[in-house]
Amino acid sequence: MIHIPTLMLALLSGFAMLGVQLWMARRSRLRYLDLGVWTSGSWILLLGFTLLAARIILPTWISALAGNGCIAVGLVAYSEGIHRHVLGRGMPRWWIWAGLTVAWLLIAWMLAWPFYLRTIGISLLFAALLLPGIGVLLGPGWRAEYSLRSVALTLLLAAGSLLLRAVHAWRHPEDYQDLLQSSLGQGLTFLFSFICLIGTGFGFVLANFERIARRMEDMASTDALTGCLNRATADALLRHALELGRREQTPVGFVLLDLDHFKIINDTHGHSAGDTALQDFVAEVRRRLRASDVMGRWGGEEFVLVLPSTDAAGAARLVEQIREGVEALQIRHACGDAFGITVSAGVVIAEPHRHLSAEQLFTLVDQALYRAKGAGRNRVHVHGAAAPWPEVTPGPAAA
Ligand SMILES: Nc1nc2c(ncn2[C@@H]2O[C@H](COP(=O)(O)OP(=O)(O)OP(=O)(O)O)[C@@H](O)[C@H]2O)c(=O)[nH]1
Repeated sequence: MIHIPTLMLALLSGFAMLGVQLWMARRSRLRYLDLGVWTSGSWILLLGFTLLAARIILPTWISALAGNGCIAVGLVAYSEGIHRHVLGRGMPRWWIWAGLTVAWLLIAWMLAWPFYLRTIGISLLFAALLLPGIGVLLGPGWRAEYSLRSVALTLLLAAGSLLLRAVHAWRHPEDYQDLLQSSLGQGLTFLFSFICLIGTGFGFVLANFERIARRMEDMASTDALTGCLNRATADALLRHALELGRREQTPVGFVLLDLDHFKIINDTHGHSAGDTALQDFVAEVRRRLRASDVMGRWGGEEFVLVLPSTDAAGAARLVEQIREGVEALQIRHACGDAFGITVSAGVVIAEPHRHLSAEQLFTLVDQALYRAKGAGRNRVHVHGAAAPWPEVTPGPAAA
């Protein structure tokens, strides 16, 4: 036999602990975490359970109406928190208000029912209120943070045990004469469904921390303006590609791209137009690369490409296409007219038998770029080629 008042006390402490942890997490440096709605939901659930337990001193109808009403709000808040976290936007407002109004009306209507029927109705209602959150977690949420999968599973368990409670109440009405009646079936289904809800809270906090960890990883390896890998990461990947090329006896292409007269672009159109030009340039280059190619920002308006399994002809063809694509770009900026840009490129191929180190490649690619710039810019120079390849007629000067 389970003593229900003791059980309620345990649940109240569980929700209180969850609420305090969420509140502390939000007060620390993690203020920007997406935990606000979830935290409010936990406090409202705590209030709901307290009101249900308060039937010892309150008239039963007030305790049932206010307690179940609060629990309904708390469950909707959980679904809202999941929507905001996974989809970046909440549920439609009218959806929330319509759902809550229907829920409150049903709760009020059910007050007149015998307790076992009310248990069935309210359990089904609470399970239904969990569905929007479960739907999102099993859909787009499944591909987001791993910890969200545990939230999906515990929410499913919560909904499942609420359904079990409804079935049990239907089959054993004698166990459901009052909420505080001590009976094994009622105690277990109540305990399990609401312990699952507490579990989802901890899973949701973990999912938020997982998101922060991913963001920090991204910030440590990428350039914030263009989304390219930063220099340190591109450098490490170049060294890795060289090792792999040596092992598999395949050539690795290394390219240094430098936007022409970028200072003039900044001076003429403004720094923020220059930023837009860098972003458009990166998008243009990226759409021509293979999934195995690497693009990194070397610094300022200089970018590198690491092209595994690429010989001189292949690299030259790709970089020439990039040069043409960049020349055709029209950079549109909010505060001014569209303008064009051009790029010069140095290319060097690390043939496996030449055993070139990364440092030697840097020197050679720098020299190749220097020759492309010296020959008039807006052109590609492949190291080792007799003449800049292919000879191109420079387009109009950028700026
Ligand atoms: N808008 C913007 N400008 C940048 C950024 N990083 C570097 N720059 C600018 O890029 C310019 C690079 O100028 P230079 O090194 O003289 O080269 P350049 O004008 O492109 O001349 P060449 O390379 O010889 O064709 C400088 O004015 C930098 O301020 C950035 O993130 N945003």
